[in-house]
Amino acid sequence: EEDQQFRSIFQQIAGDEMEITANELKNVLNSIVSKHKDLNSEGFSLDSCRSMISLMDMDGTGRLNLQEFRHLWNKIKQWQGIFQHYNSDQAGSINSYEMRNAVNDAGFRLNNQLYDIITMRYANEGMNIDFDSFISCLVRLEAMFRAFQAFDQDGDGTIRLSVLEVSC
Ligand SMILES: O=C(O)/C(S)=C/c1c[nH]c2cc(Br)ccc12
Repeated sequence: EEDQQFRSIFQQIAGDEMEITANELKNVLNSIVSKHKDLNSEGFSLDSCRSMISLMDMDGTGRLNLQEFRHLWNKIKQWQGIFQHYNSDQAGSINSYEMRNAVNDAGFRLNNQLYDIITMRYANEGMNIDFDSFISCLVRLEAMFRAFQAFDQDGDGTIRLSVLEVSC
């Protein structure tokens, strides 16, 4: 039953071509976020949505089919739960200290320097991280770690990259 519901939601977003473009993803994510008064967001950018698609796009179409969209949806739902855990005061954003714990809860183990870098990259003037920035950060972390693992064949935690292999 729940799957039918999900399939029909996907159908509404994707339309006849049964694939979701970055623009369609941006519109649906922003319509959901705008309904969540407990989530601060300036809205997902098209660039962030392109990153989400490239993270999930297994068949290289540049669009999301049903199972790719379901995988992304479940990720965002999981990450949203983590964000809400730290957004206890319902302020809609989390501070840099909470960001460190939230990134940890999402399964990423970073060093202090990296935590500082991602805080500077994603925090707003008040040094707080909005929901869309939080999701965008985790999408990029997931993509980076997945790319690293793809190169680290022997699993020794080090890789060699030629200039051509350094993807943007
Ligand atoms: O508040 C909730 O219980 C859920 S399940 C929220 C969400 C579940 N998926 C989401 C995606 C975006 Br974008 C924003 C909020 C959610």
